[in-house]
Amino acid sequence: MKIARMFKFESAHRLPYHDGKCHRLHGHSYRLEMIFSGTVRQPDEKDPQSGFVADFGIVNDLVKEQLIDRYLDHRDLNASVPGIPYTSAEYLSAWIVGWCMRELEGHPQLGDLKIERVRVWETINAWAEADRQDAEGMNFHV
Ligand SMILES: Nc1nc2c(c(=O)[nH]1)N=C([C@H](O)[C@H](O)COP(=O)(O)OP(=O)(O)OP(=O)(O)O)CN2
Ligand SMILES: [Zn+2]
Repeated sequence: MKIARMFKFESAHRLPYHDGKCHRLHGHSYRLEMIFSGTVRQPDEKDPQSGFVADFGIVNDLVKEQLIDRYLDHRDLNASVPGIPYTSAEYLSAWIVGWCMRELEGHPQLGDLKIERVRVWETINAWAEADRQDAEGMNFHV
């Protein structure tokens, strides 16, 4: 079963090799979509996550605190994201998949939750999406 949660963050970045305006420092109101898979928990009076793959609220708190506040929101992404070689939406989405694989999966409150895909919207018109294979292929040095 799949579940998804959306987030937002405001950040600055630059793309130093771009041949247009994006080589200059500028900002975006990013939107982040995270799609997870996992097993739905059986209803059980002792389990407050009954009927869920994972509680959206728990996912929200962990991602906000440990990913967005720590690395992404109100940051200069070129300096704040460890091990990323370039801050395009493509690299950011793959880096976030890798972060989920390392830091979120296996968390005691999240059961067998697995990241499937991450979509990073850089503007309201443009996004990039990465899956596990993309993240593994990019081999970030974190
Ligand atoms: N494939 C990608 N192309 C571009 C990326 C990217 O991450 N992946 N990023 C940029 C820049 O960061 C830029 O800020 C966004 O580009 P663009 O859509 O061209 O800019 P605007 O939203 O300002 O569009 P206008 O129509 O000019 O207002 C570039 N390309
Ligand atoms: Zn940009």
